[in-house]
Amino acid sequence: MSQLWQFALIGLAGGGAYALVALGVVAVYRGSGVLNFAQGAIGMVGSYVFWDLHAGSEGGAGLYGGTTSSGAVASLPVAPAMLIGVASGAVLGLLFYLLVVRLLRNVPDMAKVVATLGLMLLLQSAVVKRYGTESHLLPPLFGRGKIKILGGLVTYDTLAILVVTIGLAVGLSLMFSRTKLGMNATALRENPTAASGIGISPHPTGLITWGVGGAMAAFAGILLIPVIGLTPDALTLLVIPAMAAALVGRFNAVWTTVAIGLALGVAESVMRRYSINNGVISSVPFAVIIVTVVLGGAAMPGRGEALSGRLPRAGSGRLRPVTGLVWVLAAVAIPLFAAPSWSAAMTNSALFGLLGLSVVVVTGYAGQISVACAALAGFGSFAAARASSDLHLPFLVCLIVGTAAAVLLGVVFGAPAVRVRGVNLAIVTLGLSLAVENLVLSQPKMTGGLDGLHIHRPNLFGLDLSPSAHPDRFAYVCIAAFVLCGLAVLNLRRGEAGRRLLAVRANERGAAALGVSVPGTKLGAFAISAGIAGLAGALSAFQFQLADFTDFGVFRSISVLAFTVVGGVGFVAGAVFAATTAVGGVVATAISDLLSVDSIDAWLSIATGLVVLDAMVRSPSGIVPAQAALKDAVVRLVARAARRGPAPAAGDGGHAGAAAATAGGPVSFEPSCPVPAGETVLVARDIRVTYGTAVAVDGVSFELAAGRVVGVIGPNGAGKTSLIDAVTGFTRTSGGSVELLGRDISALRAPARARHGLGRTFQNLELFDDLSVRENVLTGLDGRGPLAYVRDLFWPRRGVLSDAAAAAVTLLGLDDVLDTVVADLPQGRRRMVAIARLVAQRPAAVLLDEPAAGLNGSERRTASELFRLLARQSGAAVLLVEHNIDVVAATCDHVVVLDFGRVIASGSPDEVLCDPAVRAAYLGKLSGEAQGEPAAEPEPAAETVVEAGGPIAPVAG
Ligand SMILES: Nc1ncnc2c1ncn2[C@@H]1O[C@H](COP(=O)(O)OP(=O)(O)OP(=O)(O)O)[C@@H](O)[C@H]1O
Repeated sequence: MSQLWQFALIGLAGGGAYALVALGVVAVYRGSGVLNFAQGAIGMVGSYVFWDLHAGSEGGAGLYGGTTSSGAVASLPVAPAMLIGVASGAVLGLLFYLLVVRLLRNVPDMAKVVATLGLMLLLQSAVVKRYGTESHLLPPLFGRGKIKILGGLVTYDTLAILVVTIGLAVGLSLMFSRTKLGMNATALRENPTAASGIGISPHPTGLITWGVGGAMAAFAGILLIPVIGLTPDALTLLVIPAMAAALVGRFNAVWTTVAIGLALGVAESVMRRYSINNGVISSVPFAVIIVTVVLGGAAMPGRGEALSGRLPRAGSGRLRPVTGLVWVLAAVAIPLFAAPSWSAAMTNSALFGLLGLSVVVVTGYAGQISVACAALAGFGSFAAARASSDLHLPFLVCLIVGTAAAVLLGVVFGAPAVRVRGVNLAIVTLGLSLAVENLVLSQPKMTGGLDGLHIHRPNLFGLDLSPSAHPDRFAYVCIAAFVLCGLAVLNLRRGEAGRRLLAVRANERGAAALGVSVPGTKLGAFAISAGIAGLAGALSAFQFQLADFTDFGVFRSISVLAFTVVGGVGFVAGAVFAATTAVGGVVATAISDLLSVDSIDAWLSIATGLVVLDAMVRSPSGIVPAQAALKDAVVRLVARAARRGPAPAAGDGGHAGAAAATAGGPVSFEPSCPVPAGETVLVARDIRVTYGTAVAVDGVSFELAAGRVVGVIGPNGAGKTSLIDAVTGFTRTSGGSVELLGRDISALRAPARARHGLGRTFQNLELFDDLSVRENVLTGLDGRGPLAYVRDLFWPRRGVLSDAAAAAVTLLGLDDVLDTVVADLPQGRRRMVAIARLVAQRPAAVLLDEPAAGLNGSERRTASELFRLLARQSGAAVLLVEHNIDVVAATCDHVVVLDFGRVIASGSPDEVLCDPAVRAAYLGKLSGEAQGEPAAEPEPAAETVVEAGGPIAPVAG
């Protein structure tokens, strides 16, 4: 027991350092909204500065490099060296804020993450270049003294770490809760627009927290040197346990973060006491991350929750044959005509490009920031190597085994990871990378120990492909794999699965409302991405006769992600760009040949970091889309000059289509409800929704019949949206049931309810902004089966608008903007897109949440007519939540009035709107508005007023 206690106390040193780095992560996140993956790397630089000043000069000219009068090399004492080391961490943090983060305010979250990953790469490779990778150990910094706690001994160094950690935790808590600076930071995080509106500048807090964060990281790193030694990798990767601790504290709770950091250190030390395998011990942070994600992640973001922020652009998936041909010819010609070293360069580039393609699928198309591609490739490589070495399986079969193994690993770890999104996923995959490395790739038992795994010479149909004997042939195999996978990824984008991926990436709630399984879609992306990475790994297993698994570390994953994002992560061309930049790839070989130097890989890594930072500041969506945008702008300019007149803005014109069609045009909605008009389609009984102790919906029941429109009205906060959310499965109910076409669907999740025929729109539309109108509507029509992820790779189902969808598009006046990206449309037309997407789904019951909000008078009349047509012609049962009384009166057969979550009246529009209780609860407010109080919504064309005791009458505006 006493030994266990002693190990626990020893663990406090490492735990304190984790807590310190994690506190820095929390401070920076709370102060600037950026998750700093370079926190460990900044600490590492501060530690090397300290070491160099204090001890490094022993071996020659260090940073200090002083000599005594006798000629012996002198070094700075601990205190001043530590001060300078900590200050250098602070300066690095400040510089990074001023030069990069400050300029990244309006870029996609992904660009911010990639920028900090770029900094991590830059610092790590610069330190490796300057100091090498060997480990340095120092004696305790604060002497060898110890104090006794409950019979166990604690070193002065450990004590110093604990005192500093607790002191800084107190300081940070006070700063964020008591100072103006801290309150400003909270205001900026919770509502940046409002905070900027009242003149709060983000820069003082950002600058201070980045400076403090850098200092804390450096301090942690320095204090850890006597405990774990000084190496570039170990200190840089301190960020993983730190992220685990900060994740549990939701990047906010200072004391939870400290407690988890300490607990991680103690747990690792106690596990050492029991001689548990080192790989298992270093995977503890990953286990913490996974458990946190499983327990704390939500399968779907809540209402109004920021989704993914702005996203990098995604390509259309169309192949430009001439460009493609030029690239392929160049790739084929190089091994044929250039020196043999170029065959190896092409192999390296093709394998790196394959990893880039895997990033395009998971990050570019599905919007999930993943830094696990190299780990997945490593696992594929391991499986293929064992298949060759142990089972003597043929080359092609080994490739299949490697690919399948990576898919399996991707799916197993993707399953919990689908519950998180955006930057949190970067943490999960970072942890996964380290776990695969520790548990598999660096375990001698797995990788054959000193003997290694002997790989058989690859051959295909009797043709020797061995890279040592025929480097050109092996290069061709890798190039062919890259080209085929590139074509498959393009196919995927153009097909049903691609639309599904982009829909989920753009708006998870919108996708779920169309019946798309959000976790299933992310898992599909993980599986495809893992398969491509696994193929790259399996191919690389055959590069050498003895399998080598040293090249699948987390820094490789980061380089791949960084360069693919720099190229354009939503484009296959982004992966082509990444391919050229591989270590030992074509650019590196070209420069080496040109400068006649052996290897420029170290410099290339440093350049990688710099290029990434520069690219994130200048073109966060990537070089390829930036060039395409430039080209489009030039083409538009030339076209405009040729026409000598202004080009019509996207979305103008054509809007009369809806009005014309509703005025008796030739098109109509197709029947979508399987039961005859008047029969019950949906029954909601005793629906109850609570948020904590607040009751938003309190036992509401209603029925919807085919072909009829039921209106739900009520003042703001009455519970209307909560009711729709509850019926459609978007919020958890605390009571009640929902029946659709006679089937109880209460236990089903939102996408399953949608697939059973329950359609809805949202107040804020939840459109897929970076898809075109056509693609938005097609997503409503597409199948939902998992087969699409395989079929579309080879044979993309591009999709055509069904007759019903085409009719809806015409009816809603969207024909002229079918291929316009939805983000470029004005609000009124965006509302029409939401309705077209819904109609394309052919639902039996439709729940419309304030569909006329933001429309002008004539648009509202058109919308009102549309809702009636929708009910009459498609036969759907419609529920309409609406604030605008004119729309309700003109559209609804029956009206239900809610107040404080309860039904206070129901009946025909005339009955309900004259009901005194309704007037008191809701309409009285309109009357008040008419008398001078501010109205919730301005009425440009006609106002609805309620006169005491009289009927409702629209008056001219
Ligand atoms: N996620 C949530 N957490 C806590 N309270 C919530 C949440 N969502 C809604 N509420 C509360 O529940 C009540 C009902 O809100 P709801 O948005 O459903 O009303 P509403 O009638 O749709 O309002 P509006 O007309 O303004 O859209 C309100 O008091 C609201 O503040």
